[in-house]
Amino acid sequence: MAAATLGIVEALSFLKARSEVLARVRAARVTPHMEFLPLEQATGRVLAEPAFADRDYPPEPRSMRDGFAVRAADLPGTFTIVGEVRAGQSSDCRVEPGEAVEIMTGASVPEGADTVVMVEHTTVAGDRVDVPKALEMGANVNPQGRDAVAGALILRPGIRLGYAEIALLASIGQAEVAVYKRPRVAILATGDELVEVETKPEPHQIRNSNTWSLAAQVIRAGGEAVVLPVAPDELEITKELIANGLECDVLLLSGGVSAGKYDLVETALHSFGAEMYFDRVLIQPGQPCVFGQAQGTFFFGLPGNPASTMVCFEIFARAALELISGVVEPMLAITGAQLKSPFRQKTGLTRFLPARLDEEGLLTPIGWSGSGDIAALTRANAYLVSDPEKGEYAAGDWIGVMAR
Ligand SMILES: Nc1nc2c(c(=O)[nH]1)N[C@H]1C(S)=C(S)[C@@H](COP(=O)(O)OP(=O)(O)OC[C@H]3O[C@@H](n4cnc5c(N)ncnc54)[C@H](O)[C@@H]3O)O[C@H]1N2
Ligand code: MOO
Repeated sequence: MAAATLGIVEALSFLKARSEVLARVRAARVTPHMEFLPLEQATGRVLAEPAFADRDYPPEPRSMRDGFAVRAADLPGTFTIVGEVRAGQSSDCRVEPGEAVEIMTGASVPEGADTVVMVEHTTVAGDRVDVPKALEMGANVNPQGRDAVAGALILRPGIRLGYAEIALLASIGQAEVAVYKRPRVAILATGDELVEVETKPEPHQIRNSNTWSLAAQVIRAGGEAVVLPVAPDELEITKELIANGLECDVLLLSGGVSAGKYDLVETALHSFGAEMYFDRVLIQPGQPCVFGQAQGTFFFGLPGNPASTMVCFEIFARAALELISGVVEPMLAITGAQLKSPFRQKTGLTRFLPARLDEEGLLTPIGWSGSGDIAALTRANAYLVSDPEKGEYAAGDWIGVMAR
């Protein structure tokens, strides 16, 4: 059903539509329930409680290089080597004027010393070491508490746990982590032409693939996919399935949102008192994308063409899902790359087209037959993201790129 029929706002630019999603979901957001997981199972989950430094980091001044610990005031000069300290060894030696202690990377700097000279910048002869150049006091030493002081907040809730966050949690001794529970995301594919994956389709039928791509995208975004049976183009059954879907944290529908006579998704949603925030975005693929809320659950009516479903999920639905998962700042990473070949488009829409980013970092659009061409997408490792106002790009021009 077209926007005009529903009296909905004019089509939004891609960025405005995304801002609308972020603003609406943020405004309605409640803190998700949490659960505790062993650290090794927490990757990709969203931190639910703040993490604090359990002691100073580093707990003692640490050498950042293999070399000799000395007093900067004595440099340059020749020093007597009075001992050695290795990482993992507690040092009981003291560095007096004119003395040096041989030190390894990661070892605590002995008392009295304030600077480390890299071994490459010294000449050793017996128990003497010569350092020909001066150094600033503190060079090659990471002072106590520089990374974090005991009690400092080092991770805020709402951050997704990647490898750096996992390392930080490990370093502060958190073998168990409080994370938010995953949101449940209902997936409802619609259309009389659809059969399930196990079924051999008749010539007028196709297998339902959108449920599968969406389930994969939901899982990758940190949600739990709740797959509903395919809804035929029949209003009552569609309504029943939508009612089930609205019990989840987010409802994703695919198909039935364009202008077709049997495109009844929006009609079915209205029977639940749905509020529609947009139902057309200036993008391709995915122009007839719908976003709204019914009975307290946000839903997306994703256009049925497979690439449209995938792109709309990535740029709109993922942000909503992440906010509902407790992520504070959902990110959409669109960067730039130079085109390997020219690219032309009709202006007016931001295009998200299958493309390949090669080893030299150059981007080549991949030919496709349209937004039903799933095979083309599998040959792509990125989406080209065009400027809607620019009709022609030459080879070497910069263009947007989003990883697939
Ligand atoms: N007169 C107009 N026709 C169309 C318009 C329009 O504005 N005016 N928009 C076009 C665009 S753009 C898109 S995208 C599609 C979106 O249509 P729907 O969301 O209504 O989707 P369907 O008509 O149900 O299906 C479109 C296409 O995708 C295939 N499909 C649907 N569901 C699945 C699934 N679960 N797995 C795999 N493939 C699926 C379906 O068979 C159709 O080929 O509308 C254009 N038309
Ligand atoms: O938005 Mo549609 O994707 O161009 O087929």
